[in-house]
Amino acid sequence: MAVENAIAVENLTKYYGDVRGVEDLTFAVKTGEIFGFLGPNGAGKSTAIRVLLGLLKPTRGTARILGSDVTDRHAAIAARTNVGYIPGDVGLYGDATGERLLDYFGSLSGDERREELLDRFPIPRNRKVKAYSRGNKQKLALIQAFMHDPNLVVMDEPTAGLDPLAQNAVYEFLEAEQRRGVTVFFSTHILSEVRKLCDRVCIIRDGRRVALEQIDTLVEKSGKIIRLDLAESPAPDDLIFEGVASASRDSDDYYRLVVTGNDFEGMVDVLDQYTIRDMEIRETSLEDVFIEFYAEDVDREMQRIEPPPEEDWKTEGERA
Ligand SMILES: Nc1ncnc2c1ncn2[C@@H]1O[C@H](COP(=O)(O)OP(=O)(O)OP(=O)(O)O)[C@@H](O)[C@H]1O
Repeated sequence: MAVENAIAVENLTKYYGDVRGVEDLTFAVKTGEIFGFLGPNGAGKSTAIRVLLGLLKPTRGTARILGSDVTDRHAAIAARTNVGYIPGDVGLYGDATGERLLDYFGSLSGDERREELLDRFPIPRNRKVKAYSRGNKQKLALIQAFMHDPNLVVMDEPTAGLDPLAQNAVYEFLEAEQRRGVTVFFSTHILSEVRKLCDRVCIIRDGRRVALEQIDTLVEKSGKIIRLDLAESPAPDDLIFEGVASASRDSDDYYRLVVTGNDFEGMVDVLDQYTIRDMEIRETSLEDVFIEFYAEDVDREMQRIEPPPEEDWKTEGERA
């Protein structure tokens, strides 16, 4: 019988020595979902994925795939026969041909769907993998991950390096797999594929979960963006009314309000004090939502590279 959650991660923490990979991460992927795993570079996505595959040992917390604890070697090995995996760095096994590699993986877990997948994602199967283009390596990885007909597939940036046509072929394929009941979990930086494919997403930053939502809810919650060109130059905060989540000024001097409520009377009252030269109202896009989640990280990153105050550069003697 299928488990309710194909993946269940609870308070998962993984440190590499002093370096935090993920911390206190909790989420579950329901059986049959297409689930996106997102976050800025270095957020901890690959770390979590590698723990799920039993390739890294958690420092604390638990992770289960298809009901099996990933730290229970025997159970996890048994579960792995029903799991497909595409690692983030598909670049191994350079000297073998694609065909040979598929023979090898087939001998480990089965390959009943191999020919069907080779038809769908054609690759130069008799050429050495080290001579493959990035896209062909990625297609080989896809074939390898799906050819034993797994129930769950875990993928670290599965469409990286694929051209738009091949990307679309992958999207259609994943949707068809979902209709067959396969659970799909993948990390990505490509928001259009998140919008197209995912039922839900987990967003992490600095190793911690910052959002776990249905895609539709995420967009609905985020409201509208109002861009304004005013003849006057009020401080952005002067434009805040009930329901404004943030007010800022764009590089082109337009004011940018993110509005989550529906208090348009309040908006009219505030804007009545100014001369509006131009105004644009639009629904927030998924891109806007993600930038909000990622942005704090960018701000902090910028602070980190700003030089410290001059005083800090001086030696003890110079300060005295
Ligand atoms: N083998 C390792 N040894 C030490 N630190 C590591 C190792 N692998 C990852 N890290 C650190 O763990 C943190 C999370 O990295 P991870 O690769 O999991 O992030 P990511 O979200 O997959 O990033 P990206 O989107 O850039 O692939 C980073 O600070 C990274 O430097």
